[in-house]
Amino acid sequence: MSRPILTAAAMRRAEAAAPVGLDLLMERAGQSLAEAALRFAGPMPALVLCGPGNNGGDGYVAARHLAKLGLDVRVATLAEPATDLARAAREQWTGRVEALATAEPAPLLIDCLFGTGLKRGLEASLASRFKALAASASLLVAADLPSGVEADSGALLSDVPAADLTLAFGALKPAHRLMPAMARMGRLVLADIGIAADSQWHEIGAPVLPAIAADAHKYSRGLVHALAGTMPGAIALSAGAAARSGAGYVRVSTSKPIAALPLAVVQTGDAKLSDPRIGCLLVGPGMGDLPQLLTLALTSHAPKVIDADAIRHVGEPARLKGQDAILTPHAGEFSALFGELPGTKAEQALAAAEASGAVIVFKGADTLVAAPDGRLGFAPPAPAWLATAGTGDVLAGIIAALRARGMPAFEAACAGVWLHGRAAERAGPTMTADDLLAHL
Ligand SMILES: NC(=O)C1=CN([C@@H]2O[C@H](COP(=O)(O)OP(=O)(O)OC[C@H]3O[C@@H](n4cnc5c(N)ncnc54)[C@H](OP(=O)(O)O)[C@@H]3O)[C@@H](O)[C@H]2O)[C@@H](O)CC1
Ligand SMILES: Nc1ncnc2c1ncn2[C@@H]1O[C@H](COP(=O)(O)OP(=O)(O)O)[C@@H](O)[C@H]1O
Ligand SMILES: [K+]
Repeated sequence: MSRPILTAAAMRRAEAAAPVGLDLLMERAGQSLAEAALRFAGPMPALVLCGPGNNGGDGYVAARHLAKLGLDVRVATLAEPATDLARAAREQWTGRVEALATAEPAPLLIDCLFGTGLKRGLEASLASRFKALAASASLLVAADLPSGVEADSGALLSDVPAADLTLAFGALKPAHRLMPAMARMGRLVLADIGIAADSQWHEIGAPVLPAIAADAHKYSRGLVHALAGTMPGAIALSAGAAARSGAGYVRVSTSKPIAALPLAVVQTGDAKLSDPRIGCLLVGPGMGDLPQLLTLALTSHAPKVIDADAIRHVGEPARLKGQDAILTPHAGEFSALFGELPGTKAEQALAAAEASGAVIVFKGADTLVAAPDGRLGFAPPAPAWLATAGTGDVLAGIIAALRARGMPAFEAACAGVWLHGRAAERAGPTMTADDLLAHL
């Protein structure tokens, strides 16, 4: 299941096109917030912080429902409602409204200060008051987004206390899956408020992999051909990962024998790139300063994964036009090839895909997969212990195998990223890149 991801503007369009009124959407958002907070925190005294916009409106609705559910709930605000919807919600809250500057803390703090409408950081006094109330609470629940997070970029516009639970309304926003905001969400839950969220952007879900045909043979399952360079360890990780990710045959061209390669991986002194059985070429892991390997790879018509040092040697993104390529840059390799692109990480990934005609796997703690046709996949959170040398080589090998098995480039890249993250979860915090292979 891939969940759609909508920018703030796309969310407003989806809300406007909903078959029910905005007041009903707010009612559903507020009610689901109350129910989720109660289920998450249990019946503890709550303080709901309401901002001036519709995020604040959700807060007044949630407070009404929490009171109805029997909770001891108070409301504090920094300003009177500024929208008709929020005003109507405020009018239906029959309890007192305290000033946020002087409100006493409560064990359950519900943050309805700002959501997708935040344009600038919270004023310093508000940010520090919010932080103090959060520090005094046992649990912090955020409505739609933690306040201070910019919905489209994932930037923190001011200091944002980390929530324990974030309830996203209607659809995920880019910030739910982009750093640094992603790390402030706590547990992320999506509330269905009845809008049809349709988008070319989505969260990468569990993949459906091609089944192994009953009459399969090693070539029909997919041949990955990797080009070894100066660092044999990296190509051993990639080739091992490809062999464990369902390729029927993994072959490495190398000028000298590589002792670290699994026995199942065939070593050859000869490149043989015209072999029509090659399902995917892999170039880059352990390549070192051998740009001729990339030049050689680009003469082949086979689909290819271009990783690591090979990315730096591409030179011009347009050189890849017409190639059936997947690129897997981390941030340094990305800017080396594409320069400093404007916009959010999502916009940068899409611009890079368009400039190169390749599928771009823009790696990091918030990995994105962008296709030249505008599709964009956001990886679900993966363990930070993936930040260890060699895990990128493993990812390149997984993707090459899936591509060789016949998955289209974008789907293979998304599936590879998802499997890589789950393998790391299974491998646990002490893992090395080598250990990851056993968990694929
Ligand atoms: N639309 C719908 O149907 C539904 C929407 N829903 C909910 O609405 C949320 C979006 O609501 P929204 O668009 O009203 O924006 P919101 O995040 O409340 O903030 C905007 C307000 O804050 C102000 N402001 C901004 N930054 C500020 C700052 N630093 N410091 C101080 N003020 C600041 C800004 O003022 P201005 O910038 O105009 O001066 C404006 O008054 C969304 O996240 C979801 O929770 C759900 O109920 C489902 C139905
Ligand atoms: N903090 C993190 N959280 C989750 N995943 C991470 C984190 N840091 C790195 N990763 C993942 O680990 C891999 C590292 O790849 P890369 O930077 O190419 O390393 P190497 O070149 O050493 O193999 C990428 O898949 C990246 O998305
Ligand atoms: K909020």
